Order: sequence, then structure tokens, then C-alpha cells
Amino acid sequence: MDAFVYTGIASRVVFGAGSLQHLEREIELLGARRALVLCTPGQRDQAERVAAIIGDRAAGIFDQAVMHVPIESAREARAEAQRMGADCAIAIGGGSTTGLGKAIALDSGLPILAIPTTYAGSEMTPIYGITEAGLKKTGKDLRVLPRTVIYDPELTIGLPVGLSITSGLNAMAHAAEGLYAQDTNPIMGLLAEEGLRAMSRALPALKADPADLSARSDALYGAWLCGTVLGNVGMALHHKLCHTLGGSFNLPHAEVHTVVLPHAMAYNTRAVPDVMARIGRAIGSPDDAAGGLFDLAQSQGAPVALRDIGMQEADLDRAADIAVGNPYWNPRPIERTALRQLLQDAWEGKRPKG
Ligand SMILES: NC(=O)c1ccc[n+]([C@@H]2O[C@H](COP(=O)([O-])OP(=O)(O)OC[C@H]3O[C@@H](n4cnc5c(N)ncnc54)[C@H](O)[C@@H]3O)[C@@H](O)[C@H]2O)c1
Ligand SMILES: O=C(O)CCC(=O)CC(=O)O
Repeated sequence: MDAFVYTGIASRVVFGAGSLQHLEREIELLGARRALVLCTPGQRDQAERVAAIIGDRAAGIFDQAVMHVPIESAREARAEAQRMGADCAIAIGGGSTTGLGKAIALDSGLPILAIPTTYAGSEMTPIYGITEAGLKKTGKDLRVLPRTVIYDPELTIGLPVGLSITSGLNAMAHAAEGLYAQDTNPIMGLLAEEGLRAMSRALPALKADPADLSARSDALYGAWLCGTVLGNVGMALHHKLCHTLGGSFNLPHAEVHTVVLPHAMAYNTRAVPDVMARIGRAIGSPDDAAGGLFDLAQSQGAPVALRDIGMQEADLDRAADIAVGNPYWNPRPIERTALRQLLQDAWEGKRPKG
């Protein structure tokens, strides 16, 4: 075994169907007296349920979380937290709502309790992202890592099937890239493989029956493991491409991960064949991880072409230029011509071969 460094990042996880019932206990354990509840406008009903559970400890609800955390909404939420005398924030929702909580914590140090309702994995990372003047800046700071995470699969039953599948593939991307990260380690390798296994088992099951609690539990468990990998080791070409396409061309986050992932894996296959074999085995496609991920997405009705999620072919050159500028470390060197071809293939929705 190669030498490695492992730093444990601590957060408390309460997992299981119905675990929202433990919310009051968890708030108490945080030592908090007044919690501001965060959500998107569409999840206001879930936020109201949270507020009802904690009763007097609810300082109020801020329901203006939006994707990529515009600085204006972060400022508004911070002011609201201060005005209400909140000493804790509860983020119920997907990565956008958790991201808003992180923006508050970054500024104020307020502890965050996250209740994830998608599979994006943000709740397990010290990574934050804030968008100002059209530019998304990301950074790492342990202050933004949620102190407590409640994973209750019952809260994900209403997540639309399409978003469930793409969000699950967003999670799988964290695990896949974590397996070949420059700073990977055997512990994250175990979590990544198990996360991939759980998610690839869950997605067809929840597509067949979105109310299948066992499938929803598997998916949330997979999301936890994959998110932990994202929070612990560095990401590479795939995440760089997704940030470029999402940030500069405004493509939807989970969908862009879904389309790009098989192509990024194919790009890296020859550089890390053993890792691809591990990914392939975990998803039940032992000889072709890239093709297996493409088939998983396509067979569950997820988009597989950038042209189907809003990308213009005329923008592919600019996307390639942005992605080669200031690249993340990647197991295979980033070559402009090969990357441009990857983007073309992803735009057309070609099935890659690893
Ligand atoms: N910092 C990190 O570590 C990290 C990791 C992953 C993603 N992210 C960020 O998170 C954002 C994307 O998050 P996302 O993909 O979870 O999407 P999201 O949080 O924007 O949610 C998408 C939509 O689904 C709705 N929704 C969520 N859960 C639902 C449920 N159970 N039932 C019904 N509707 C529900 C939301 O209200 C929202 O309208 C991006 O900005 C991305 O950059 C950050
Ligand atoms: O918080 C962010 O916006 C950056 C991390 C992120 O989005 C991870 C991902 O690409 O899924």
C-alpha cells in the first residue's frame, strides 16, 4: 500500500426513516436556542414542518434559497439571522439551501444543522460557493461544514424522479473522481466504492417506484458516502468541466454532472485503468465504467447530451478554452484537442467507451 495522510473531518450524522423526529434533541445538543430555518420557495411546507417541530426554538423561516448562492441572498439571509437573534441555522433542502447556510456560517460562525433532501452531498463538505457579479467563487473553510446532518429518506420521497436520477449521478461523480484523486486514501476509496454501489442499486429502484423507502434510503446513504469523499479529497477534470459549463453557460447543476461524467471517465480511463475497474465493478459494468455510467443514466431516462440541457454548439470552443485555463490536477494531462472532442461527444450524446 502507498503511504497516505488521512484527516478525519467530524460531523454528527443521524440517519434513518423518520429521523426528523430527533430534530429537537439535535438542536439541544448543538446548544442552540433560536434557529433560522432556510429553504427554497418550493420547500416552504417542509420548512414549516421543521419550525413546528422545534416550536419556540424557531426564530423564523427564510425561504429565498436559490441555486449558486447569489451574494444578495446570502446578505439578506445573514441580516435576517442577525435581526432574529438566531444562534443556529437549519437548512432543509438540496445543495442550494445547504449552500445558503454555508454562506451564513462563513460570515458569522453560526452552526448549521443540515437536512438534505437531494443527493448533491454538500452537507458533508467544507466547500462553499457564492456568486457575485455573475462569477461563482468557491473556497474551503471548516466553519461552513454542517455540525449535524439529519438524513431522513422520507423527506426525499417528493423529490421528482428526474432530479432524483441526475442528483444521484452528481453524487456518483464525487465518488468516481475521489477514487483517482491525487490525495486519495484507502478510507475514502472504501466510501467511494460503497457509495457507487449503493447509488447504482438505488436509482433503478426509485425510478420504478419513487415512494420505495428502501431505495430512497439506499440513495441517501450513497449520497452521504459520496459527499464525504467530495469533502475529503480533491476533484479533477470532471468537476472542472461541470463548474465551467454550469458557471459560464448557466447549465443545470445535476444534469450537467450526469451528461459529462461518462465522458470524463472515458478521458481518464487509460491513465488509471485500475480505478476504472473498481468503478466498473461497483456499478455492475466491470469492463467499461464510462459506458456503464452512460447506460445507467440513459436507461433511467436522464439526459445524456449537452445539447438537450441548453448548451449551444457554438459555445463549445469557449468552454474548452475556459476548462484548459487554470485546470485542476487530473490523472491524464489536460489536452485542448482531446478536451474539445470530449465536449463535442458530450454535446452530441455519444456513448463513450472506457
Ligand atoms: N459545496 C458543495 O460541497 C456542493 C456539493 C454539491 C452541490 N453543491 C451546489 O448545490 C447546488 C445544487 O444542489 P442540488 O442539485 O441539490 O439542487 P437544489 O438544491 O437547487 O434543488 C433543486 C430543486 O429541487 C427542489 N427540491 C430539493 N429537494 C426536494 C424534495 N425532496 N422534494 C421536492 N423538491 C425538492 C429544491 O427546492 C429546488 O427547487 C449547486 O449550486 C451546486 O454547486 C455544492
Ligand atoms: O459549492 C459549490 O458550488 C462547489 C462544489 C460543488 O458544486 C460540487 C459539485 O460540483 O457538485
